Amino acid sequence: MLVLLVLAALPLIGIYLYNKAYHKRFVQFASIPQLPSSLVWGHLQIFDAYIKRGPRDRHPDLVFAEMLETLGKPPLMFVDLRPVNRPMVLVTSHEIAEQISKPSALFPTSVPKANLDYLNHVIGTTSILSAEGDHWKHLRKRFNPGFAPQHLLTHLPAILDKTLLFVDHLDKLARTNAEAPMLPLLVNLTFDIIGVVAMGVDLEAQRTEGQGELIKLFSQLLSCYLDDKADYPWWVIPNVELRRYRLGKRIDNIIRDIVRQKYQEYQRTTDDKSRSVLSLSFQDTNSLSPEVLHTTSDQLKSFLLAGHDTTSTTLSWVFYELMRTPRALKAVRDEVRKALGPDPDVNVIRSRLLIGLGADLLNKMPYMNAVIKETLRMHPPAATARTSPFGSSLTVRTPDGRSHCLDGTIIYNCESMIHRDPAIYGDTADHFRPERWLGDSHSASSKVPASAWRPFERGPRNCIGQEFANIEIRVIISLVVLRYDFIKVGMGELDKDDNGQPILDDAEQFRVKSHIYPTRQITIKPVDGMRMRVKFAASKV
Ligand code: HEM
Repeated sequence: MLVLLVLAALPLIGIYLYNKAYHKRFVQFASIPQLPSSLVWGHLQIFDAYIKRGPRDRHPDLVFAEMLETLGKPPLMFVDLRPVNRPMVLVTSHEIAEQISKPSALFPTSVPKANLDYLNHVIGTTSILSAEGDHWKHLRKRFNPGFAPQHLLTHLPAILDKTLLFVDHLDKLARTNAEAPMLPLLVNLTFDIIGVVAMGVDLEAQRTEGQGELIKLFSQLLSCYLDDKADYPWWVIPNVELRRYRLGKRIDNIIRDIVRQKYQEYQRTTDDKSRSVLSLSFQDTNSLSPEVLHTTSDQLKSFLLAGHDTTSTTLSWVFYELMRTPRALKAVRDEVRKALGPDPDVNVIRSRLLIGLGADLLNKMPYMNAVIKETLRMHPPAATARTSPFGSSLTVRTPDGRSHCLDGTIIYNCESMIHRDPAIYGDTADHFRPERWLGDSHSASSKVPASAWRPFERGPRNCIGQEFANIEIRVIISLVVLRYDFIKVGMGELDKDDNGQPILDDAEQFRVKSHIYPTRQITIKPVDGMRMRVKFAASKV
């Protein structure tokens, strides 16, 4: 009897499951533009087919861009990655991105972050990067004073000292004419700087021999996130996950030792306390309880990651774009000479910046600012992924006035596409044009809505370190731009005419033999680590 009942129920169960799957695949998000989906695979197969159309290691943003092109570039695109991941909604319109990042009655600190558990071995479980609600508010309030504009210039000596070590490395490369990827050198430089800013510790990342243990372990750990399976669940990549766990544990132990030692120093100091991330973490604590030790260690790891990763990538693209754009290189050099003097000697520039005029001098370089802004527009190294819990009824409105419910999806504000929207940036959207950011209130830049440039994201969860990054990048450019010429080798190498001269294209940039593309390494990085040759600039020789 029972067997008969079960047999009778089977078709009903089958019909129920089919209807459920059909609804999820073809009905639930049908209002959002998307490529054809399949009942079994959703968009997994078609996504894979698009990946295969180009270099497999190109960043998913490039693959999404090609998919969007097929759909006629709508402001939203639905990509159903179930069962491998949650379904995703890609946002390419700045107006919709703004609806996600701004506070609302439904989400007072903006739409919650997507799950970052896969990064727990790097940033810990209580990180400011992944925290939500009151825990996040408490952390942000605690660290904000460390990033107040008046305070940031106190870091100038540390930035300058560490940049001089970087210059030593570049001098060696220039003397030997060796090629090297710039990114690892810039990673070491920015890691050294954030070590001082966050913890008041010299991490010795730039030592050629006997590099600091922490950066060695950090690099090894980050290299466990290099492929497209970076955020798969642990049971899909158990060996990688075990390696991440072991390295993460060793890093955590070192950081905890630093926290213990610094806590003792902190208690002994009676005068003005520093505003490093570490000192701010100790404020109002009576003892170094296991909980304080745990959260402090997590925040330090988070700042070490966020404070070096995107800044170094941005600098590598600045070197590249300046190399390709002779008018921009000339304008930046003229500006630096005017503000800091014609001597490319780094010690002279250092003294000029240190004699109390740092802020003034840096602010006198609007073209350099425009170069940085344009580099971040063309090559945004990060983005934000959010998620709206099931049943929360998060609805966004598209420019055509239609509403879409995004519950249960990962919402990805895709800066690389928002920043190249021709509706905002016109027919030069794909060209490097720092000039677009210069000029008075009637100029083109004033017509770009603030929300259409968002490399640091916007709203309450925007980047706490953005002003610091800006100062750091400006100082580093000031120290190296007169001294060296950077020459790309391999991908992105300049094309030459019969006389061996580079050729200008219509956008007034030098033509390249092949384009260098970005890849995914937690954030977005140039695929070859920005391989370059460094030469002393003519003015230096
Ligand atoms: C060019 C350099 C940088 C870029 C493009 C950048 C970009 C971003 C972006 C897009 C976010 C939002 C991430 C998300 O929503 O998941 C973010 C958050 C954050 N960034 Fe940056 N960042 C840069 C430099 C820095 C630096 C130098 C620091 C530290 C000194 C820093 C610390 C942080 C922190 C702690 C957060 C989390 C803020 C919060 O949720 O309250 N960043 N950054």
